[in-house]
Amino acid sequence: MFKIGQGFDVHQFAIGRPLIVGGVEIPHPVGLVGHSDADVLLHAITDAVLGAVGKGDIGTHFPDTDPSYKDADSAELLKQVWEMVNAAGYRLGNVDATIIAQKPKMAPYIPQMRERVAELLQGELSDINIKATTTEKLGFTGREEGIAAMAVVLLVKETS
Ligand SMILES: Nc1ccn([C@@H]2O[C@H](COP(=O)(O)O)[C@@H](O)[C@H]2O)c(=O)n1
Ligand SMILES: C[C@@]1(CO)OP(=O)(O)OP(=O)(O)OC[C@H]1O
Repeated sequence: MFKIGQGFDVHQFAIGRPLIVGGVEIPHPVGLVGHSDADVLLHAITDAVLGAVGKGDIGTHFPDTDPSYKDADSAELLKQVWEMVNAAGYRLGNVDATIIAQKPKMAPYIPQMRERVAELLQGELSDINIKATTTEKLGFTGREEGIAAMAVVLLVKETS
């Protein structure tokens, strides 16, 4: 049995924040703002996993009103979601994700992001695809006000 889910997330840039995308810290003059570490890519992937199994979204599971998630490591949040989904009998089919950012250049960091996502979702590296695109200087991403990310996740459950 196959289940598919999609996720989308946006975070705003601010001075004095680290830039963490796909579990990788990227040197940049500004970082993303959030209640958590604001890892926009891991949030989109988490939402896609939750969407596939019909379990709401990241905010349902980890509310931004809960002080225990202040500055949370988004990799830990995804790990918790994956443990729940894996315990229900699903394994990873594949992930395809896109980071939408004018700057910085994501390409040098994508191999590390893929490694991290593969580890978190107990999947094969070849089943994790992460892409990046600018918006040709258009819109909020083009003005470098923030970063968006989208993800599609396919899950597989063996049925007897
Ligand atoms: N933040 C980004 C955006 C893009 N890339 C890479 O550059 C290629 C060209 O991007 P366009 O938006 O001009 O089509 C894109 O295919 C990515 O490989 C990037 O690394 N980081
Ligand atoms: C991750 C959580 C929880 O710390 O906070 P944020 O970092 O603000 O991220 P968002 O994508 O707005 O949604 C989920 C939140 O509840």
